[in-house]
Amino acid sequence: KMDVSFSHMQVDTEEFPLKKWLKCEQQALYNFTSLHKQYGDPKGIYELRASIAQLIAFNRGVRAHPEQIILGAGTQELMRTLTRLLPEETAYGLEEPGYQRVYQLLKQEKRNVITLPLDDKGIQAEGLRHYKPDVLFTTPSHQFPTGVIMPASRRMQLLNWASENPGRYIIEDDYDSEYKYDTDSIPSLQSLDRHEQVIYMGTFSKSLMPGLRLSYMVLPVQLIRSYQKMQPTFIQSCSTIQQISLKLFIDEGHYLRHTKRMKQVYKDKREACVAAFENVFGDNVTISGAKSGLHFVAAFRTEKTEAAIIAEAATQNIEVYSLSRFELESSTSHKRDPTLIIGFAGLHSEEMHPAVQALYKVIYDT
Ligand SMILES: Cc1ncc(COP(=O)(O)O)c(CN[C@H](CF)CCC(=O)O)c1O
Repeated sequence: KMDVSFSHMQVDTEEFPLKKWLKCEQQALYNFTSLHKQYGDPKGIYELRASIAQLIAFNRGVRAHPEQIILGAGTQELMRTLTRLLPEETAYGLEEPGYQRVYQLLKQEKRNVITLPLDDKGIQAEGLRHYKPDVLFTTPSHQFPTGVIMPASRRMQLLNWASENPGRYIIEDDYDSEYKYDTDSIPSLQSLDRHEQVIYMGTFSKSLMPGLRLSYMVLPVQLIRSYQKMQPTFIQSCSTIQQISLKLFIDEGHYLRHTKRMKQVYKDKREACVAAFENVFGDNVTISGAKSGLHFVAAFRTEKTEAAIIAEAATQNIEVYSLSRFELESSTSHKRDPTLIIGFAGLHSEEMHPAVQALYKVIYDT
């Protein structure tokens, strides 16, 4: 039986420059023991924050002083910190379908959560006026999970909405922004923001490896002030060794060389995967959200339900997730074709066809 994974969570680690990372890690371990023997700044090591500030200014036009950057071992960790900087009664608006791990985290923190409908440009602006969230969590670069890229016009509408009330914020989760195909990259919301109301969230999980647990956020000045008042109650969740390793890896140019190479690797994988689906499924599949990121969405013309497909796939050792996994409060599986999230980063090009064929057999019982 094939052990096949279409998981959107994985990256291609075979291309990761392990020797270069190890060299950085050895330097981090031996040459910075003074930093390892203490807890240090809860925001994370200043030198790394300075390197990240330069990197996101260059890559995404994000304007940030190192003192506005906070490291965290994952996006949930950063969201937990953020909920402590905002009033308890804050109403958080999330995309529907959307990032269920943030939804679950906000629920666990007993926060008000409102789910907002999407259209083909991302979050609907009129939804903001109707549902009235205070803080909007959005993934404009590659909407998670549908893959919609938010056009500049919609970005401006969101910024206008925020600017109507100083208590409003937009959390721009830019998790998948490194990889764009056949479309030029649209400037980050944070780079267009003129009122310090965008909280920019980034991660090295997709550009490097999720196992490193290295993520960060850029806070507007007034939230950094709130953070500083509460500073003694925070502690950094990323290891100092990993932080220094990352700093050296960025400063020595390995990061940019790696992401440049991975853009080509993932572009080829995406093309091979889309071609395999079109070849095997023909008109029975509709693909969307493939213009950026490490996954796309595939809707299938079949009588089978999503649940049945996922269950059957599991018996064939095929790991794949369905759209309903990301439907936070309203299920639409009864009024749409069964839809799967297809991650291609972990598949070898020569594996694509057989893997897609195995999925075909699951869906059409041949
Ligand atoms: C929308 C979105 N924002 C950020 C991350 C990065 O999170 P972190 O590694 O903790 O920095 C992901 C990563 N996505 C998860 C792992 F791939 C998906 C989980 C699932 O589907 O349960 C994501 O989807």
